[in-house]
Order: sequence, then structure tokens, then C-alpha cells
Amino acid sequence: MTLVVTATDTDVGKTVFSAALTAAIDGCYWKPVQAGLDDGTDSERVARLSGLPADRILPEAYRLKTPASPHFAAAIDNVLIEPERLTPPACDRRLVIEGAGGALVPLTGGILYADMFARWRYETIIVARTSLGTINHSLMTIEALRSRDVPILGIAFIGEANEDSENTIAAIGRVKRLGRLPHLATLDTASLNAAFAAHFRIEDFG
Ligand SMILES: Nc1ncnc2c1ncn2[C@@H]1O[C@H](COP(=O)(O)OP(=O)(O)OP(=O)(O)O)[C@@H](O)[C@H]1O
Ligand SMILES: C[C@H](N)[C@H](N)CCCCCC(=O)O
Ligand SMILES: [Mg+2]
Repeated sequence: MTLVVTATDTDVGKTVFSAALTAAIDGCYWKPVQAGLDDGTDSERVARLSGLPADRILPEAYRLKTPASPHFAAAIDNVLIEPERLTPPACDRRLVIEGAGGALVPLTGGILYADMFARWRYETIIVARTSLGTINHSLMTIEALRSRDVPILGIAFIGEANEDSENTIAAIGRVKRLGRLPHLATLDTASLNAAFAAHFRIEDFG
């Protein structure tokens, strides 16, 4: 089963979570659109953090120079993102697909990530912060996905425990709380794998 990782915002922790998840299911990882090349790419970070062989990291469909919204980064590079090229590549294992930013980030002037998720119809995981403001961002993300009939596997939190916010989102949003990855002072393969194993149940990921 292919899994999509989206979030309530950029910089929430999708790449870190995806690295842990891909390692845990011994799968493949794909970042369809990488916007920003100078500070390293999400694929490079997943390769390093997951410790998986290089061939598990599938090549991006688009590699855009500017760290910006994909629609804008593409325009700067004089590229038009074509949805047909965002067909997930073949992989003989389970695939983890990481979006860019939050669910309603544009790929073109008219197509948002959530529209691609709706085409794909894969189970989608929302990565959300635990800090104040997350209830609103998480519930809006859930609404945006539901309104497009995107299947939601559940929500994965990143950060320090915030029991009320996490439970409130799960209850009002009617989504499964998959777990919470705490902030790791040392972010490496061993600490990430250990934290994922301690805070998530592998059975929840199919
Ligand atoms: N559990 C964690 N412990 C420590 N640092 C973390 C953790 N999760 C994320 N970070 C750090 O937070 C920053 C943002 O995380 P990440 O790159 O995973 O965000 P993202 O949601 O993938 O962003 P983008 O929209 O650019 O893809 C990174 O510097 C990352 O190393
Ligand atoms: C460049 C960044 N790290 C992500 N790849 C793209 C984030 C796009 C966010 C757009 C927005 O919501 O304003
Ligand atoms: Mg990322």
C-alpha cells in the first residue's frame, strides 16, 4: 500500500517523519517535486536519515532551483508542472510519497497538491505540529482533504506532548492519532528509528 505524507504547513517535519516511516516499512521514498536545491534535498535527507540503500530513493519528477512554492519555483525555472508526470514510479516495495509544504500548496496556477492526492487516492497521513495553533491548521487540513474524498489514514504529531490539542484534533476531526515524534536533540538514523518504534504502531500503517 502506497502512503502519502502531507502536512499542515511547510517545515513541520514531513521529511523526518517520512524517513522514519520508510525505514520502518522497509519501503521506497519519492518526493515528486523538490523546490530548492542549494541546501540539500529532501531525498538526500531521507537517504541519510533512513539509512536505506540509495536505490530506495526514487528520482524526483521535478527538481526546481528555488526554495518556494512549487508553482512559483517552476515558473522561475520556466517549467510547467504536468500532472501526468506526477504518476508514482514503479517500486517493488511499499512507497512513501512526500508532498511539499501543506496540503493546499499549488503545483500550477490551477492544481493543488490536494488535487493530486485526490487523483491518487492513496491513504494520506497528515503531519502536524503540537504547538499552539495546531488545532486550527489540522482541522482545516482535514476539511480540505475530506472535501476532495482523499482517504486519511491518520495524523502524526511532531514536537513536545500537547495532550489536549492532539486529542481535540482527533475527536473533532474524526481522525486516528497515529502517534507523536518528539523533538530529537540528536537526529540520526538510530535515534529516529528508536523514536518511531517507541511512539508509533507499525500495524497502523497497513
Ligand atoms: N522530530 C524531530 N526532531 C528534531 N528535529 C526535527 C524533527 N522533525 C523535524 N525536525 C527538523 O525541523 C526542520 C523541518 O523538518 P522537515 O524538513 O522534515 O519539514 P518538512 O515538513 O519536510 O518541510 P518541507 O515542506 O520543506 O518539505 C528540519 O530542520 C528538521 O531537521
Ligand atoms: C521550499 C519549502 N521548503 C517547500 N519545499 C515548499 C513550501 C511551499 C509553501 C507555500 C505556502 O504555503 O505558502
Ligand atoms: Mg520535506
